[in-house]
Parts: sequence; structure tokens; C-alpha cells
Amino acid sequence: MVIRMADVPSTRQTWQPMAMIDERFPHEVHSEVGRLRTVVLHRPGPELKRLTPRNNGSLLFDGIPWVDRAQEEHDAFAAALRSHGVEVLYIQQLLRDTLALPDAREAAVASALADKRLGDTLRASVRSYLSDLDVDTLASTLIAGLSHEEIRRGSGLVYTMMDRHDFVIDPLPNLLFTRDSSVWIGRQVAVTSLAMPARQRETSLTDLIYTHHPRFAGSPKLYDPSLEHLEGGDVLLLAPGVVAVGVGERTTPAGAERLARRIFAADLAHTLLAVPIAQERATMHLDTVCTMVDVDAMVMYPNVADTLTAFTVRRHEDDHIIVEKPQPFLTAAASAMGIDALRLIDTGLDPVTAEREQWDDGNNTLAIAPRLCVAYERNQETNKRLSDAGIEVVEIAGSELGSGRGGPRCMSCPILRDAY
Ligand SMILES: NC(=O)NCCC[C@H](N)C(=O)O
Repeated sequence: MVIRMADVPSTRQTWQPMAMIDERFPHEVHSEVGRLRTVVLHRPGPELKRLTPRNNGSLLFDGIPWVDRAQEEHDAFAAALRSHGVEVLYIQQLLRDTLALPDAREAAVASALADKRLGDTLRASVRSYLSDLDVDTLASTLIAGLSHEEIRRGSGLVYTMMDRHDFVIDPLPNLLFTRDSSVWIGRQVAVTSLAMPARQRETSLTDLIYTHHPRFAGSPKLYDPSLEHLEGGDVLLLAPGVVAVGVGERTTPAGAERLARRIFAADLAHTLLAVPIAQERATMHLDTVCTMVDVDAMVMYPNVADTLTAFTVRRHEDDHIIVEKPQPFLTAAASAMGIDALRLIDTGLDPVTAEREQWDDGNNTLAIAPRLCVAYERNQETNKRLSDAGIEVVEIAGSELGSGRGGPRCMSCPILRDAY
């Protein structure tokens, strides 16, 4: 699909898909709600078994999940998507395919060994350990991590001074939230720059897959992990040509500005809305506060609905951008989208219920199509209000999955959606 700026009335610019599916680049996303065709998930595995009460805080989980049940919940999520015609790709399978290529394997090992805490002697032992692994085991080790006691070989000061439960390769329990480590805008993939140390190695895996896997090799890259912090959960494609970016605990103003320059230069959008969000765990990403459920409608945490603002950023000449004064978010969004109003689904919740359901990712829905979304079943009040407003809700269990503080949108990276 080629996106082209159409002739536009006054200052408003609209963007129109000109043709569908280019064989060379079969992955393409221009909105939050176009019918979902292909999505990347990660089925949680042994990396979750690394969580203990001593490390769950630094590994960004609010509890210790029951892993078997989390897997059942995740399988049900994937089944719900498949039953609506969505192709589900798993990160671990993509990683296995990728590691079968010698250059990719070498790059993956080099990136795991780059950890400065290892030191030369232990690094050599870890290299030797990894070189003995078959592709499947290497893929699972890069995700589940490797502890001192598992390596069973080593010498030198670092190895000797480590506790046997310390990690020589850190586990990646948050890989579950595939939304954050990459985001597709148009036909380009932004491999993001994750802010929290516990998550930074995730992008070495997504970058590896998008660089080497035959299904993705050659796809244009829009962003890379060496750039300013930017996380996929903060990026909402409100409409073709309009990208909202939350700026808060994770994505920095510099990350939003860099993305604006890149998407303008690549003609992927005409407007970026930078949306300040509270720098708190409960609102770590924009998609924890609001998600699109129709081409012109959102569900939003009621406690911020009246105060959320946006700085409209537009392309000027060459590499210059224009930043407008902040406006109420809904006003700025409707104006950029070229519609009269962006409808808020009125969840009408009292502040306490709203706060509880926001914490449990009630606003973090994944649209399968306009007016059809996946949501956690536990957020009964929010889901009821969505149904009352004509949004069909596919409910999934999330009692264990939710302990990482992420919902259906966080757990999914759409790579192909239809235009609408
Ligand atoms: N988009 C999202 O909101 N993703 C959820 C990420 C949860 C993860 N435990 C984190 O703190 O990064």
C-alpha cells in the first residue's frame, strides 16, 4: 500500500491508501483498528519461572505468576485471535528460524556477551557454553536467561564472586509484551529503544529477527535501539497519517521528536501528537490510559479524560518541525484526524472503580476490527460500557498474565492490518 497526501482543504491533510500489499513488503499497519491480519505474540515460558519476590520489582512484575496458568491464558488469547482469522506468529519460533542462519547466530551471541558485567574470563565461558547449544536451546536460553549454577563452567573473579542464582544472561519476562519492543508504521518497522534496563535486551532479539528472518529481511527500518527512548506501548496510530506518542515514564520528548522527524521524512504521517502522561507505574505507556476501539472512538481512563493534552507536531520544510501550543488531547486528535470529534466511550465509572480497572488494563484493548476488540474479562464494568456502546468485546482471562501489568494490546504487535 502506498500512502499519499491527497489534495486537502485548508490546513488539514488527509492520507489515503492507494493500493494494497506490495509483495516485497507484505507487512503494513496504518491504524489501530483496521482488520487485524497478522500479529506477533510471545507465549510466556521459563523466563517467568525466574521471577522471585527478590527480583520481581526490578524485572517489572507486580507479583509472581503461576506459569502454567499464564500459558493457558495466553493460549486462549491466541486462539481467540485465530478464531477471528488472525495469523499468529510467535517470537520464539521466529527467533529459532533466525538463529539457524550463521550470521544471525553470531550476532545474537555477540549481543548476549556484550554485557559489561561479565568480564573477559566469564565471557569466554559463556561463549563456549552458547556455542554448544542447538538452535532451539539457544533461542530459549536467550529468552529465559542463564544462571551461574546452570553454566557449570567458569573461573576468574566474576564467576567466583557470583551467587549461584545470579544471572550471566538476564531473563526477559517482559518479552510477553511484544507491543513495546517494535512497532510497525506503514511498511516500516521501528525497533524501539526501551527505557528500563530489565527490558533493553528484548530489542536485540526483535532487531535480529527483523534484520535476518527471511520473512522480514529487507523491510525498511524506521528506528533503532541506539536512539532516544521510545516504547511501542506509547505509540498509537490514531488514523492513517496521525500518530499519537505518550511521553512519560518510558518515552522521552527526545524520542517523540526523533520519531516525528523519521516518520515525516519517510512520508508515513503528517502529524504527531506528543501526549504528556504521568510518570507513574500505573500509566507507564499511553496504551494503559486509552486505546482505539473504532475508527473514531476510544476507550479512555475517565480520571484523565478531562486533563489529557497534546502538543501537535507537524512537518515544516526540510528537517524542520513545527510544535503547536498544547490543546486538549481529544480536540488535537480530531483536528489531526480530519473528523468533527473523536468519540470517547463513556465508561461512566466512579473514580475508584475506574482506578481499579485501569490498573488491571481495562483500557488496554486490542482491536481486531472496528467495533470489535479483545479485553480482559476481569474489567467487567468497563467491558459492559463498551458493549452498551456497540463495541463487541472478546473477553479473555488474565489473572496471571496481568501480573506483569499489561493487557491484550501490550501483548500483541500487529504487523498487518487492512486499510479502512
Ligand atoms: N504497552 C504496555 O503497557 N506494556 C506493558 C509492559 C509491562 C511491563 N511489565 C513493563 O513494566 O514494561
